[in-house]
Amino acid sequence: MIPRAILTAAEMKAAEDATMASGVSVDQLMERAGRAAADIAWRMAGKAHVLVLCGPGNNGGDGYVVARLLAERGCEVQVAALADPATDAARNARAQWPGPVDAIGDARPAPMVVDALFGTGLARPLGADLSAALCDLVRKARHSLAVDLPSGIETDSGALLSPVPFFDATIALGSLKPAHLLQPAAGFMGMTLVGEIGIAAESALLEIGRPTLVPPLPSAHKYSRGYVLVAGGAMAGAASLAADAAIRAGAGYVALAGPEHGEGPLALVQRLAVDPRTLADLLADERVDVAVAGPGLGLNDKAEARLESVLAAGKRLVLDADALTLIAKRGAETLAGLDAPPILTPHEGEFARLFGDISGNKVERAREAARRSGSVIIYKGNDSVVASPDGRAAIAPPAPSWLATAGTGDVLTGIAAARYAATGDPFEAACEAVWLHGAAARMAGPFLIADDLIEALPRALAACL
Ligand SMILES: NC(=O)C1=CN([C@@H]2O[C@H](COP(=O)(O)OP(=O)(O)OC[C@H]3O[C@@H](n4cnc5c(N)ncnc54)[C@H](O)[C@@H]3O)[C@@H](O)[C@H]2O)[C@@H](O)CC1
Ligand SMILES: Nc1ncnc2c1ncn2[C@@H]1O[C@H](COP(=O)(O)OP(=O)(O)O)[C@@H](O)[C@H]1O
Ligand SMILES: [K+]
Repeated sequence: MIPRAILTAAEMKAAEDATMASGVSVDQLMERAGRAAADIAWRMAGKAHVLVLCGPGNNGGDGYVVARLLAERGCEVQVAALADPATDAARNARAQWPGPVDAIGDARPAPMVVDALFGTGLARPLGADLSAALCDLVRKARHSLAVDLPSGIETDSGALLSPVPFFDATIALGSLKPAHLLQPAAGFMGMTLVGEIGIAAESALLEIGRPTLVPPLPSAHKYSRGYVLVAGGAMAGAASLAADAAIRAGAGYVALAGPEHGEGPLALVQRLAVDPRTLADLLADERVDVAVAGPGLGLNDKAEARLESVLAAGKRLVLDADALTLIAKRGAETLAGLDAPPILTPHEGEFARLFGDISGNKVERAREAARRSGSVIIYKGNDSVVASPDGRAAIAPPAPSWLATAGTGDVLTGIAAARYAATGDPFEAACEAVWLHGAAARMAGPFLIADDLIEALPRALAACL
C-alpha cells in the first residue's frame, strides 16, 4: 500500500506555491477544494438545509465555494461569516456566492453544518464566543463536516487551541496534515478523507498504511524467515509475550533465554540462561538475526549484565521497557555506535526518561530522539509516531484505546523483532509492527488482553498478503 504523505502548514503552503508557479491559479485551487468538500457534504446530507460558516482567510473562501455548489444542487444554504474576506481568492469566491451573507451571530442551527472558519492559517485560539457558537451549532446538527481541519486546531502539533466539537467528517485538502493523526486533534475529526486538488504532496512524513507482505519463498527454511532471541529476566510473563508475538508474527525460529522457563507455545524454544555468560553464548550464534531485551528484564545488577550481553552481541536489537529505563541512566546517545540502528519502543514515561529535555510536537520529539540515539523510535500511544535517524518519520492512524492494558507493549516488541528479522530495515519493520498491532487490536475487539492480540495476529498478517 502506498502510504499517504503528511504535510505541515509550511510544506502545504510551499506545495501550493509550486503548483501556482506551474500555472494553476489560487482561485482554481480554491474551486477544486470547495468542490471536493461540497461533494462530501452532498453525500453526507443530500438536499438538506446547510449552514456554512466562513472565516476571513482561504478556508473561508473554500466555504463560499461549497455554499454556491450546494445551492446549485438545490440545497437551501445559509452562509454566516465571521468577517469580510481578507484574501483576493476568498473575496472572489464570496463574490460568486449569489445569496446573502449573515453575521456569525445570526447563524441558525441546520441539519448540515460546514465549518470553513479556519484551516492551516489559524494562529491563535478562537474567541470564547465563537468557539462556543461553533460547538453549539455542530452539536445541534445531524451531520457536520470540517473543511481541511476543525477550527481551533493547530495544524502541526494537533493541539487544541480552543474548544472544538466532534465532527462527523473532515476533508483534508490536498494532503493530510499532522493534526489529522496526532492527538488530541485526531479524536475530533470523525472520518478523515483527503480531497484531491492537484497538488503534488511529497514529504518525509508519512501515514503508516497497511504493509504488503509476501508468503515464504519455496526455498524458505526456518532460519531464513528470521531467528529472534528474546532475553528474559525477572518477569517471565512479559518476555514470553514478546517471544510468542515474534513467532506468531512470522519469525521462523524464536528462542526465549531466561533464568527460568517461561510460558508460550510449544513451538517456542526455551533456553535456560541463568547467568549472562550463557546468554552471551546463545547470542553468539550467527543465525540469530534480532535480539530483544526489556520486557520482564528487571532493573537490578543481573538485568544490567544481561542487557550488557545483548548490547555487545553485534546483533540487530529491539529494546523496550526495563532495557529503556536502564539505558536512560547511561544516556540514549550511547546507543548511537551500535552496528545497526536498534528499534526502541518507549511509551510516554520511558520517552521522558530517555529524552526528557527534547521539546516540540510529537513528530519533532520523535525525530530528534532518533537522531540523538541513532535508533528507530516507536514513540507509542494512541497516535504512535515512528522516526528514523535519517529523518524519515510516520504517524499511525489512531489505534483502539482498548490497547491501554498491561502487556500490549511487549506484544508490539515481539512483532517489531519478527519484522526486523524478516526485512533487515528497522524503519519499515517498526511501521509494519505498529500497523499490525493496531489491526490485531481492532480484530481482538473490546476488552482485549495482550494474549488476545497474539491470537489475532495471524488474521492481521493475512490481511497484508
Ligand atoms: N494550501 C492549499 O493548497 C490550499 C488551501 N486552501 C485553503 O486555505 C486554507 C488556508 O488559508 P489561510 O492561509 O488563508 O488561512 P485560514 O483561512 O486558515 O485563516 C487565516 C486567516 O485567519 C486569521 N486568523 C488566524 N487565527 C485567527 C483567530 N484565532 N481569530 C481570528 N482570525 C484569525 C488570519 O489573520 C488570516 O486572515 C487551508 O486550510 C484550505 O482550507 C484552499 O483554498 C485551496 C488550496
Ligand atoms: N489509549 C490508547 N490508545 C491506543 N493505543 C494505546 C493506548 N494506550 C496504550 N496503547 C498502546 O498499547 C501499547 C502499550 O505499551 P506499554 O505502555 O509499553 O505497555 P506494557 O509495558 O504493559 O506492555 C503500546 O503499543 C501503545 O501504543
Ligand atoms: K475549518
